[in-house]
Amino acid sequence: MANEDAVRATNDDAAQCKRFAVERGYWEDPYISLLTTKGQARHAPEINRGYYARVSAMRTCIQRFIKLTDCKCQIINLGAGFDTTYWLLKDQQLSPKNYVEVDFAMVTSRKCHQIRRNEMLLKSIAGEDGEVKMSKTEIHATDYHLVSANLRSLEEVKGKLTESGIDTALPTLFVTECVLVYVDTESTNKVLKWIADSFPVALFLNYEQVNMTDRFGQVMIDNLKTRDCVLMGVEACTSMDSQKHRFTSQGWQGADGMDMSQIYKCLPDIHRIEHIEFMDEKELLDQLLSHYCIVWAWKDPHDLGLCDMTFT
Ligand SMILES: C[S@@+](CC[C@H](N)C(=O)[O-])C[C@H]1O[C@@H](n2cnc3c(N)ncnc32)[C@H](O)[C@@H]1O
Repeated sequence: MANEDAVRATNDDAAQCKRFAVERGYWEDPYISLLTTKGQARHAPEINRGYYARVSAMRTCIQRFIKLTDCKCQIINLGAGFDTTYWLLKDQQLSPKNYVEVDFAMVTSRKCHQIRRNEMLLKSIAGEDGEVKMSKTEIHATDYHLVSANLRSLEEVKGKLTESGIDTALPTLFVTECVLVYVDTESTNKVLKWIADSFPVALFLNYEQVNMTDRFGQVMIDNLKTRDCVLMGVEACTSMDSQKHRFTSQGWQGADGMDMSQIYKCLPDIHRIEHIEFMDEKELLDQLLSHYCIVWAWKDPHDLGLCDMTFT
């Protein structure tokens, strides 16, 4: 139980870091401050730049998928935490037909609470027909569903996705951002295999740790352990090969990826964000970026181009 509490708390860390970087001007997100309270901590420039790279690269991939499918698609974010992508896509008129967010009930209940009390968040969800069904931990609206499930139980996940009106015939994007590393490999494999077996056209975007067998990786594992947070899925984060293999071994057509130090160099807005704050620890940023990656895996029988990813 202590581990689950600690895993859930990683959402607060991520949301606070994102809010801080947004307030410093790294990227725009009018919604993150509606879902979090203002934290006390100041974050170092390398952390802010790392989060900028993470958010910017993930946004690029998600928007690309939606454009490739002409919005005739659905998005399922597993371990979504306080992610704000649904609202940002609405503002850009890039909404998929259906958007589902899954997390532990203790996280979804807090998100439900914030959505309920914020007109700006609620308005987008309600849409034109205004129909929104809300319980303490879940929301079901026309094109938005926030549901509670433990990713370690495939049956629970399947049930909640069915309740959310998922259509397996639609091109589907699955997103996991810093999530699978907290889930044991066996449970993750079951989820990945079920998706590969059930969704004929699918893209999976996974942002998380890589190159975790060196000293830096060990320090990260030890630090988290002191906070009772065990990285149960770290085995797949050994290398880029192990990250890709976990998809291809579970029936995906192909998988590719880049570590964040490669992706960082391709991002279009780097010149601007490097002028926001002075940073003298350049090696620290390089080290940090080389321990995270984005891996994408696809099932693309009609050659939509799901395998080609560019970050520029
Ligand atoms: C580091 S946070 C990332 C949140 C969000 N994806 C982001 O990047 O801002 C990890 C999230 O995964 C969720 N999570 C981890 N293990 C999970 C599980 N077994 N079932 C459901 N959610 C899980 C946590 O509750 C948390 O919200």
